[in-house]
Amino acid sequence: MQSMCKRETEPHLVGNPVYTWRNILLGLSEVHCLSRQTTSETTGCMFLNRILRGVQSLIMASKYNIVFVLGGPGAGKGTQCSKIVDKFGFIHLSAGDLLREERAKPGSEYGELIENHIKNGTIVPVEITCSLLERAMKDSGKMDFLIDGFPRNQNNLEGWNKEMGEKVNLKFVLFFNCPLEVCTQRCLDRGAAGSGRSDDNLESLKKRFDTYMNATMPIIEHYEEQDLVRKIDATRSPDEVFEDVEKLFS
Ligand SMILES: Nc1ncnc2c1ncn2[C@@H]1O[C@H](COP(=O)(O)OP(=O)(O)OP(=O)(O)O)[C@@H](O)[C@H]1O
Ligand SMILES: Nc1ccn([C@H]2C[C@H](O)[C@@H](COP(=O)(O)O)O2)c(=O)n1
Repeated sequence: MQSMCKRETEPHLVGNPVYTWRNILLGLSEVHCLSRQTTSETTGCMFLNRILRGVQSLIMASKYNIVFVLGGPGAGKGTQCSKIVDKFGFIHLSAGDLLREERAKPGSEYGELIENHIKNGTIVPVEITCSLLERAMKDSGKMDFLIDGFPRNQNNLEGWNKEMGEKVNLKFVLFFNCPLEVCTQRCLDRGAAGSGRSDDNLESLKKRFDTYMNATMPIIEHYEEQDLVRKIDATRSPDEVFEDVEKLFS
């Protein structure tokens, strides 16, 4: 029964896979010893509970931690994500950027389809976007991600839940709330400053806003019902917005 004295209980190690496995093995050996030395059901249950807690902690430690980042076109999602990356070390994955990269690959079988969706402000089928996101997550070798501009519609949500639901721990949804007029002006300014984006023009923006209101807002409402949405007033300056954002990560 010496192993009981050696049990590690440091809170900062909870979630660390090595620590968790060690406690599971210690718990198992204790149960094994107990079954030979005592018939006390209460003590046996106590150790089984510890093992279960260890298993739960191991499962959580092996999942990706993600924050979905949503808001209208030009609300400032990318701008705030780079500040979060600098201060809190998350990996920023923008669904739009990944799709633009895929579109630019010579010979990509999805290039044309992606371009049509981007120009029309409609949403690329989830199988493509989800596989780009999962690949980027795996390739990074990291566990904490900001997933920017996703899920944007019901198809995104369902496809993600099916493919990734069990592999991630969704911490919350960061929602940048910004009126359409402010968003429009920011995107037009971004276009005028040479973003090179084929959708920073009034015609595409109208379609993007339609998609945002009709397809993305219901997704935000879906997460609101689960109390997962953290709403930020995105109309202020980037630094002022970040003052609110950083409180959520501290
Ligand atoms: N708080 C802010 N105040 C003024 N301008 C901002 C603010 N945040 C971002 N911008 C500017 O607005 C433009 C859009 O910002 P950003 O690219 O971060 O938005 P986004 O939500 O990621 O857009 P999209 O969804 O279209 O990719 C950029 O030119 C950026 O510099
Ligand atoms: N989940 C997503 C995200 C983006 N797209 C396409 C369609 C968008 O208009 C475009 C630009 O995205 P942004 O950079 O503004 O986030 O990319 C998509 O189809 N699905």
